[in-house]
Amino acid sequence: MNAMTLSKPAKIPVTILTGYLGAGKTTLLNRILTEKHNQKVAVIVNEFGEVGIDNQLVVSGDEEILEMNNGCICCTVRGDLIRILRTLTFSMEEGKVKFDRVLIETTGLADPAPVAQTFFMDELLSQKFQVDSIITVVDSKHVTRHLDGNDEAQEQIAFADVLILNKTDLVSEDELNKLEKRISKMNPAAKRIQARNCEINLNTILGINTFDVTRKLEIDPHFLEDHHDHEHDDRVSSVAFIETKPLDLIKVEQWMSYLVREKGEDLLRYKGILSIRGIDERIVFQGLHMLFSGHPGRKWKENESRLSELVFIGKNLDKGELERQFKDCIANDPVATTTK
Ligand SMILES: Nc1nc2c(ncn2[C@@H]2O[C@H](COP(=O)(O)OP(=O)(O)OP(=O)(O)O)[C@@H](O)[C@H]2O)c(=O)[nH]1
Repeated sequence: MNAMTLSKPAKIPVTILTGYLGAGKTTLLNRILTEKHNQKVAVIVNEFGEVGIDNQLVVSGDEEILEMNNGCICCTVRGDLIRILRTLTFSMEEGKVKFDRVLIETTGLADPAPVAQTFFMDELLSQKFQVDSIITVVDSKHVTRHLDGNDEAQEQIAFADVLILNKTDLVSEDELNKLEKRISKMNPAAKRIQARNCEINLNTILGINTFDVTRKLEIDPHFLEDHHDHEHDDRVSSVAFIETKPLDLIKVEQWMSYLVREKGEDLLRYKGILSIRGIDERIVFQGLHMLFSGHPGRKWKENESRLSELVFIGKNLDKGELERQFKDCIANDPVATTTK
């Protein structure tokens, strides 16, 4: 891809990256972090789940990557967000860190409005930062199912400045046209971009300064009031497991096939990094609804403890049952796991 140059405004631009579970936010984030654009990005990642998997899937460079895992950014951890941003500001002023732009990846269940609101309500932050745009990644395959009866997915689309209709490879042209129509009715002002694996020209999403408070107030007249009545669908929960003993690949595959077949509808998102007996690479495991994939990632490092970490986000999750099934995947013969 071509290198691009972006002019440097006085306030630090903030991009808020939203999109329902599994839509492709981390894919886009990695693109932003790997493509040359002469800007140093401070990234704040918020995950819904007790174990942070995303930070392990984000490409590492010399960027500041700050995690917020103890709740959803739009509810319980807004205080943390303010603290992180203030600390970043002070560190920058003391010359300890340097960054030109902030990017916040919210959880798939976050309402972006209160996140954007933070930059108007907090005096220091409003002096230092300016919301550049809210980018919402849309999973073209699953969004229809998420939109029906799901407030978060609707709010993310309604509040966006840019909508990336991602995963175009998984839908027909006809389905995509229908989706474009439905989404443009929900948010006619947003720019829409179709993409596969979030392959887009970054100039179309960064430094565009499209965030407009007046328009946000039209969508949500209470946008600038200091309260937040966002309620998450309380049928949706997350469970996370960590296991130090290596797992058996065949058992994991059998378990996943069973889950996809029997629980796929309710499994909104599941992902993890697995330690598999006899395999020297970390197995990166990703799924949403009936789609799941597992592939070898980087090799385990010599001094790294080999762990399997797995997060499920879904409706009606039975933690006890999932835990039993997970434990059943532990390899019988741990001796065969030692590295060569
Ligand atoms: N087929 C297809 N898969 C995609 C595309 N974009 C992303 N994916 C896959 O979709 C899965 C989810 O992508 P992520 O980028 O992790 O999505 P996310 O929105 O960050 O997910 P959460 O943080 O869990 O909400 C991964 O397995 C990606 O490889 C696409 O355009 N087409």
